[in-house]
Amino acid sequence: MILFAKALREAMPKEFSSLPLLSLSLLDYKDELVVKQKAFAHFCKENGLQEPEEIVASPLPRGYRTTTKRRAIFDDGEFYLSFGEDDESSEYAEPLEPAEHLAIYKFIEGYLKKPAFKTLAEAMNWVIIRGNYKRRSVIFNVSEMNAFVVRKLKLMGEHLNAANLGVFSAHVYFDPTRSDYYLEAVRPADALAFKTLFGPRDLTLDIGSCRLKYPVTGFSQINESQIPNLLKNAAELLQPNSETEMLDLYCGYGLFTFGMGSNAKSTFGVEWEGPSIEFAKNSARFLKKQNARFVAGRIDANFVEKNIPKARDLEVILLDPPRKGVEPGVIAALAKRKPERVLHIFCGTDEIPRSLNQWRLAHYRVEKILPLDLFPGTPHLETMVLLVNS
Ligand SMILES: C[S@@+](CC[C@H](N)C(=O)[O-])C[C@H]1O[C@@H](n2cnc3c(N)ncnc32)[C@H](O)[C@@H]1O
Repeated sequence: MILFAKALREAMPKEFSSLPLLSLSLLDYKDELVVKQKAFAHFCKENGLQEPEEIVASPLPRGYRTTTKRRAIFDDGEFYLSFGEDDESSEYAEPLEPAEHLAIYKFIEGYLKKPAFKTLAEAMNWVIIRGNYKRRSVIFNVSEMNAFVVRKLKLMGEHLNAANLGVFSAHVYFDPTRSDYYLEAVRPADALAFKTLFGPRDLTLDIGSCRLKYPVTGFSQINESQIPNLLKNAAELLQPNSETEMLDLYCGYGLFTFGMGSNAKSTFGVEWEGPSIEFAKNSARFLKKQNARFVAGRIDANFVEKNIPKARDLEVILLDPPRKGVEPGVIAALAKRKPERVLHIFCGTDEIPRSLNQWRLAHYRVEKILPLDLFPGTPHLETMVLLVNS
């Protein structure tokens, strides 16, 4: 088995061989796509997979990220916002971020450098920006939430709200563990965990004529410019129609259900993040999609067998798990339902061979491997694999 990083390294121009893989962002996007195509074809061949389709390019190759973050560092009396513990890759990562984010970080850093904000600067863990290309939300992740910190945060919020930076809400997330997982740390008591400084608690994404809302702390795709391609290709491959029921597994706030599942006879979405599922249910009500059901749950083999209702008609399954892949036994349990078609979406390329082997053992064969460049300038690809009963 060859890892995707190794295949990429071999496909990179010689002069890049000693640089980190994030240096892909220094290439012309045309050249980056050539490197990625070559590397992915090599990866598929070496791992016994069929030849992939051409990579679907990203409409925005740089400056596309809708979620970015900075680590707050207070070092030797000096405060600054950095890309992470090692700031080395910042020159490669910065071109991937919208200029508006950089302006917001500069503004916040300017405040936190002031002596009057020192206590807040010391409590600051991460500053996170999320949203869409027009409206952004700032999340301050702090390790302390005492009266002084809250007062300064409120003041900072007022200034941010008044500044013309396209920030429409700001929130505080309390993470006393100062974890590296900037939103995903073990949460303390709920009442303390999250506080809004101003603006709404939800974010929005417009797809076609509908507006989807999702929680400010929930998962969302980071490259908004590629979402139309993601939905169009998923629809073309999976072909949900009036005779099929569609399962949308790892559904988040329902991006695929609402974005490409409306032709299905019915849809059933599962996701473990409670707030995201609540937003999905609200969208179904608001958009009057009576045939869209959503359930909160942790997807494992047992859940698939016991908690997903048996299909009464033909079934198609969309599977969009996190980078580490699905839990053991999930693929076998899904195959037992005998779906017509399965669209397994991978954001971790190295996970593809192992999962496809499991589908093969369950008598599903690969019909198409379609890579999409969801993460330009990084050593990652999103890959859609269409599987059919063999
Ligand atoms: C790659 S995201 C896809 C979300 C959604 N399809 C979208 O495009 O917005 C993976 C999602 O799986 C959820 N998740 C991770 N592990 C899970 C599990 N074992 N059971 C249910 N949901 C899970 C995460 O919270 C996240 O929302």
